[in-house]
Amino acid sequence: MKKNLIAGEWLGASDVTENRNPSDISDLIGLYARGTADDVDKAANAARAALPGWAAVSPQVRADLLETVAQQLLARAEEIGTLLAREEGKTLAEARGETIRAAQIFRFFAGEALRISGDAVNSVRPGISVEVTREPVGVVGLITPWNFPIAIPAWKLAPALAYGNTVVMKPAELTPGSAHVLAEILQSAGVPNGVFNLVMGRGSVVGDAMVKHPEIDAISFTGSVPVGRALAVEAARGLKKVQLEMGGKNPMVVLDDADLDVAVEACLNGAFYSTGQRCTASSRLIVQAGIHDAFVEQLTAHSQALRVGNPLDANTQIGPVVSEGQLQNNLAYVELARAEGAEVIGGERLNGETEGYFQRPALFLNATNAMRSSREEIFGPCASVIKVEDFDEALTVANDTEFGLSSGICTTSLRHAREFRRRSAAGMVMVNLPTAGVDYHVPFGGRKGSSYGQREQGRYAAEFYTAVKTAYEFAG
Ligand SMILES: NC(=O)C1=CN([C@@H]2O[C@H](COP(=O)(O)OP(=O)(O)OC[C@H]3O[C@@H](n4cnc5c(N)ncnc54)[C@H](OP(=O)(O)O)[C@@H]3O)[C@@H](O)[C@H]2O)C=CC1
Ligand SMILES: O=C(O)CCC(=O)C(=O)O
Repeated sequence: MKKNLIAGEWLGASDVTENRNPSDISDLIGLYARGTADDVDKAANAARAALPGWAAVSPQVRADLLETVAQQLLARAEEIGTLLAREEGKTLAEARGETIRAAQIFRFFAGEALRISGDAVNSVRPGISVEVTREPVGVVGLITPWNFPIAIPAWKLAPALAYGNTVVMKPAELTPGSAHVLAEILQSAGVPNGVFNLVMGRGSVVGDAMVKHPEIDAISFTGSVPVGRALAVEAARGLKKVQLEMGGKNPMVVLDDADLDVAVEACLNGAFYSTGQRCTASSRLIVQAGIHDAFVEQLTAHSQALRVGNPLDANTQIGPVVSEGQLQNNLAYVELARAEGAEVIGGERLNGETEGYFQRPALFLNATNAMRSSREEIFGPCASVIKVEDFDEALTVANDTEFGLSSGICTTSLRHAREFRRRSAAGMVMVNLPTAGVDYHVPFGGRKGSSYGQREQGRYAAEFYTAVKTAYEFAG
């Protein structure tokens, strides 16, 4: 059994989760401890006890730890990437890339640990100096999803540790393996006991206990909208600081003046890579009438030719859906889109060489933005194609959503690109690029129903992971 890491000790559990490969369910990756509310209690108390020491340590110590983690991730990228592809289902190339991205995030925050700074300000009163500094928030709880099982833990954990916080982390039950390796790496890199605690287990048990625990000061969550909303309400009862990254229904606008090849490639990547299991996926393709038919013809041909299969096979472009439950969800949306009047291309369940959760990429042609299949996040390899007359209509449709994470436009018009960047109601805007696939050193997050609280990643992460103190001193 792979154990939880609590107060520097590996602790087993009476119950376990079977971590199985979604492209071959006979492949049991391992048994992982299923923690309890009692484990959360021990972890939170250990994190509380470790906080003063970690907050006070030289930033060089924190920087060195994060740099060591980065180096170990890089050295083991092939092995960890293979585990990640086995447990989550993205292709080996994507999984390796995600591991390297996690390493880069640790390296970035190793640097940030040394750059924590404040302000010295003249008081409006004579003889008084004012200093504004940043301190750790305290004990932070990190609740992470299955779709980026090492990058998302990394982009929460690295800033948390860099800024002097201590951590209780709960990865998704579907993909505990990558987070467990990260815990092993932190342990071998010398993280002090209690500074980092891993409690694997069910969200409704472990996650819930974290949100309610009085010793946890802040919660950073990535996952679904219903869980995120409920969690924020509960956390508010305890006056915890909260950061939520949730869903998207991200629009990609294709204008008549777009380079057709660029547009098809951006939409193919944005909608279907990583099996569409990205909150930044391009799930609404909003296409101007003049280019619509040529675009649809090419995107249909390319998307239906994507090779779906085992992610460890170098020829595979699209891996499996993560679970039977997620696949059933996707298939139900395919049927819904058909019932709503869209022309459905692909989307059926596929048989692989092994028993798994394979699905052909789906296009919902002649869709409207009013359809439920165009409004609700599916989180699978499905994209609606919505025809519009002009730029203004495209922009209106793009912004007509309860979400606001990422958006994109394919155009060769500088004016339209600039106008879209300015008026898009999204946290991240892409021009001639897929809506998914972001840099690791700049802010990540959205608006409206997609995100809540401060931005993640880059130096903006300091806003969530630090508390500001204003100190006044009378020099006499
Ligand atoms: N924005 C994004 O990046 C993601 C969005 N999603 C969306 O969510 C849908 C469902 O995916 P799913 O993985 O079930 O998402 P969830 O929101 O259920 O899971 C995200 C994390 O929250 C945990 N969790 C679940 N319930 C609670 C709770 N009551 N209190 C505290 N933590 C909890 C989960 O634990 P556990 O899973 O271990 O029970 C997991 O670690 C997807 O179809 C997609 O639409 C999903 C993943 C990522
Ligand atoms: O698009 C990306 O690079 C990140 C996507 C992401 O964070 C998510 O899907 O949760």
